[in-house]
Amino acid sequence: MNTMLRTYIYRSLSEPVVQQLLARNTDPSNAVQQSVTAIIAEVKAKGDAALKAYAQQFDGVQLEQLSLGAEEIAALAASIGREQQRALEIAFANIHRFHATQLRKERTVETMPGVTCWREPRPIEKVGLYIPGGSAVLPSTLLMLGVPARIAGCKEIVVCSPPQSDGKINGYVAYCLQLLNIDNVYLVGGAQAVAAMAFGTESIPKVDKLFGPGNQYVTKAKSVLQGMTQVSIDMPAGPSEVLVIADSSANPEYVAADLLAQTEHGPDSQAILVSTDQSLIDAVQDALATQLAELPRAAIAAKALDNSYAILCETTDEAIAFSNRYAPEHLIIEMDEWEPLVRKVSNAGSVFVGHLTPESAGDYASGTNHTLPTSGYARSYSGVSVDSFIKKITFQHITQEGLQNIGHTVEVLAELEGLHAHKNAVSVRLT
Ligand SMILES: NC(=O)c1ccc[n+]([C@@H]2O[C@H](COP(=O)([O-])OP(=O)(O)OC[C@H]3O[C@@H](n4cnc5c(N)ncnc54)[C@H](O)[C@@H]3O)[C@@H](O)[C@H]2O)c1
Ligand SMILES: N[C@H](CO)Cc1c[nH]c[nH+]1
Ligand SMILES: [Zn+2]
Repeated sequence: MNTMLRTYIYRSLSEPVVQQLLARNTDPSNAVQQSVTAIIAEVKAKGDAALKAYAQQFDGVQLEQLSLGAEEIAALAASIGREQQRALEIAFANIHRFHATQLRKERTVETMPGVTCWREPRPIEKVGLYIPGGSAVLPSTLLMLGVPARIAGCKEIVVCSPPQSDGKINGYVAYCLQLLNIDNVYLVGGAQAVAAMAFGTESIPKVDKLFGPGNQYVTKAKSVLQGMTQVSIDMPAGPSEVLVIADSSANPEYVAADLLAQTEHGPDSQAILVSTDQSLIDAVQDALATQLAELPRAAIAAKALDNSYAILCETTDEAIAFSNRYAPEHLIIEMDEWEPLVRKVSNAGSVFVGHLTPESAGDYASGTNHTLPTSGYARSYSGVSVDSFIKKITFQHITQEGLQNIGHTVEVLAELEGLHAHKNAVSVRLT
């Protein structure tokens, strides 16, 4: 079992090698794309029947029904322990506390006397939340998506998650459904779940926007469906990744634990260590071997370590420059002097600073969202927030004085574009 990180020296890297190090989950043989395209076509043509067939094929369960009733959800939720209920409640409260501040009223602006413009938020009415449940069921993801959807005021919230081997959802997911007051839940996973919510089927409602992380099939399906239907997506949120910047002040045990936390998500996860200290890299390698041996998901994490690597830099400026090019889903800065580096972060999904800030805290309970852009999309996308569930509509009002002030400018601009009907819509009001 591999426990070693391949190590590169930053200054010796050629640009083509850097490009290789930056790439992840690229689907070079197009296998994921082909499989997803076929699944989408099947769901579009056959609806629920296709979903039941895929549940049999991929999840190994024969389903009579794709949904669960309120009583079944309540019974599953009641089956979990009090300690677990309490932990989910604390996570819910912290996520709610952090996200509630994101609903801010904007100022109305008078751009010229008598010309007033403003924006008002409106919730996206129908949203579809995908909750991963392949190699691990992630009730925390339901909180990460459901809380901002509720704060935004979305009217219809549809949840899909792969059926477990007993043909149900797990009790922790059921408890989160209750915390969120959601009962629209379907036992469907993978690309087929995303397709079902994009098209609608006999049982599953069609939604306006798709949310949620997932494996490469789920992530590819979201981007394909965004192109072929009117549905939009939160972002590409695929296999988890972390980049740790650590100097000689870092504790190698902590660094190794943080790297392994993301590698245990799946064999296609990636963990990168960027350090200015070769002896720290060596100590992390030792700690990885010891800690990995203790993990129940060691086989998965070891495969992910094969995709992972370490980079030795001469300065922290080099370290942050590489991180900004990589644009990690999670960046952890394990340094005493982390503050000056914060200003220099330009691309990352979510950042964790200091020696006592494990990324797992953000995965579960500190309050920030864990649904984050992967594969370099942190260069242009933000993680999920209340804004993801909202459209912001602009409004304006022009008075008689305002029309006198702005009218001529609009007439001139319409004329220079040769659009005389546009000009006339102002002229008829000015005369
Ligand atoms: N970026 C983020 O914000 C974030 C957050 C949480 C989790 N994640 C990632 O989500 C992923 C969860 O993956 P998972 O697999 O455990 O669960 P999943 O729910 O995403 O996928 C499981 C489903 O994939 C489908 N599938 C499996 N093999 C297939 C195949 N060969 N062809 C077509 N479809 C197939 C099946 O329908 C199955 O139900 C992990 O990669 C994890 O790192 C990302
Ligand atoms: N690290 C994941 C995002 O990449 C989120 C998660 C859920 N549960 C544990 N971790
Ligand atoms: Zn995680």
